Amino acid sequence: MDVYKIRGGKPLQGTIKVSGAKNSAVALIPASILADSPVTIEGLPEISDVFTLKALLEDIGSKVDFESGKMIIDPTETIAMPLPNGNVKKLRASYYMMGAMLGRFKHAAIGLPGGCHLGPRPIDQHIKGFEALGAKVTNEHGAIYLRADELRGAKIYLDVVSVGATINIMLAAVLAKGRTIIENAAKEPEIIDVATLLSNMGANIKGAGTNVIRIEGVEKLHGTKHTIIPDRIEAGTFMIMAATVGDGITIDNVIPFHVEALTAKLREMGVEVVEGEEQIFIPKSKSLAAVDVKTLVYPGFPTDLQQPFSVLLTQATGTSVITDTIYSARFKQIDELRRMNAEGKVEGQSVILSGPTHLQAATVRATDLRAGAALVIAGLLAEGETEIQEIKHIERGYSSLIEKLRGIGADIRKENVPEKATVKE
Ligand SMILES: CC(=O)N[C@H]1[C@@H](OP(=O)(O)OP(=O)(O)OC[C@H]2O[C@@H](n3ccc(=O)[nH]c3=O)[C@H](O)[C@@H]2O)O[C@H](CO)[C@@H](O)[C@@H]1O
Ligand SMILES: C=C(OP(=O)(O)O)C(=O)O
Repeated sequence: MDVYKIRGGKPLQGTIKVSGAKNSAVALIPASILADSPVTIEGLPEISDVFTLKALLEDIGSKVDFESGKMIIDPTETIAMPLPNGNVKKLRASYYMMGAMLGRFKHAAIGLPGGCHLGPRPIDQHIKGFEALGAKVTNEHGAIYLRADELRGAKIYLDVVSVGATINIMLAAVLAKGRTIIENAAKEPEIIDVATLLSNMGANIKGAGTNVIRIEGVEKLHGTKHTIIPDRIEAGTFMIMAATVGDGITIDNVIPFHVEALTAKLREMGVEVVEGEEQIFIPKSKSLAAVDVKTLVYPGFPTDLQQPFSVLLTQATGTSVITDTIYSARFKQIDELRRMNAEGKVEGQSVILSGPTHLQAATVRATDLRAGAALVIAGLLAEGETEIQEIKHIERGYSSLIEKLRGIGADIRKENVPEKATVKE
C-alpha cells in the first residue's frame, strides 16, 4: 500500500506552481468527443481522474495521446459503447460522458459515477435536463440509459445550483435542435472554461458564468486547441498551506479573482495576501484570529477548500465554526485531525474548532480528496513523522504533489508499506 510520509516543521519557502483545473479537465476531455476532428487541450494536470477519463475515451474508440500535460483527442472513430462499470466508478465526473455521448450519438449507457463520499450526491438535475431535451432516461441495474430520437432545445430551471448538471446540459444541448436556456445555472469558472472550448469548437453559447445560459444548437462541431484554466482549488490549498506553515510562499499560475472568497477569509484572520497578476505571495503568518466560514456556491467560499481550511483554524486563537451548506457529510478529516491532537467537534453540517493546538504526527487516513489535502497540511506542521494512508484519493486531484512540496523545502515522500498497518475507521 502506498502512503505519504511527512516530517513536519521544516521551513517552507519559495514558489509553488499550480496545475490545470481538475474540475475543468474532467469536463473538457468528454466535451471533445462532440467534435468531428481532433481537439488539443494544453495544461492538463497529471492526476488519476485525467488518466481514467483518457482510458474511458479509449474504451469507446477515441484515439488519445497524452504527454507533458498536452492531450490530443481524435474523436472521429468514437462509437456509442455502453460504459456500465469499471472506470466510470473511479471518478465523479464520468457523469459528463452522459451529456457528451447523448449529444453526439443521441443515446448512451453509463454506470452511476464514483467520486468522493461527502453525503448524498444525486444526479436528478442532470436527468431532468436530459429529459427536457427529449431523452428517455432509465436506470437499469445501476447504469443510466439515455435514448432520444432527436434532441430539441428546452428551457430548464435547475432546482439546485449544480456545476455538474449545468455542464452536462450544455454538453447535451450544443448539438440539439433550437434554443436551450438553463436558468439558475452554476457560475463556476470551470463552466466558463468548458463553454469557451465548446464555442471554439463552433458552439453558440451565451451567458456562461452567469445564472442564465443560452445555447443555440448547431449542426456540427469541429476540432480546436484549448488551454485549460489554473486549478483554483489547488491554488487555494497552497494558499492555506502557506498561511498555516509557510515562511514566505509564492503561489504561481493562479487567477486571484477565482480565489477571492478565500483571500477575504484569510485577511479576516490576519493573514497577509499579496496579489499579483498571476501570482499570490503569502508571507509567514504572525497571529491568526478565529473566524466562522460558510461554504456556498461560487463565488462564495468553496466547499472544496473547507477541509484544508479546518487545519488552519486549529492554529487560530479562539473558536471557529465551519458550516458546509453544500454537502451533509464532509468533515471526515476531523476524526483524523483529532488523532493528531486537534480539537474539533462535528455538529450536523458544522464543525466547531478550537485553537491554537500543537499538532502531533500520527498515522491517518485520507478518507477523500480534500480530507487528504488537509492531512498533508497538518503533516507539514505536526511534530514528528505523519503517515497518510489511502493516498489514491489525493492523487485524483493533485498533480505532482510530492515534487511540488519538496520544491519548497518539505520533507515528504511516497512509500510502499505493508497492508497490515492500515488505520481502521
Ligand atoms: C467534478 C466536479 O466538478 N466536482 C465538483 C462539483 O461536483 P458536483 O458537480 O457533483 O456538485 P454539484 O454542484 O452538482 O452539487 C452541489 C449540490 O447540489 C446537489 N445536487 C447536485 C446535482 C443534482 O442533480 N442534484 C442535487 O441535489 C448535490 O448533492 C450538492 O449538494 O461541484 C462541487 C460543488 O462545488 C464540488 O465540490 C466538486 O469538486
Ligand atoms: C469533491 C471533489 O471532487 P469530485 O466531485 O470529483 O468527487 C473535489 O474536487 O473536492
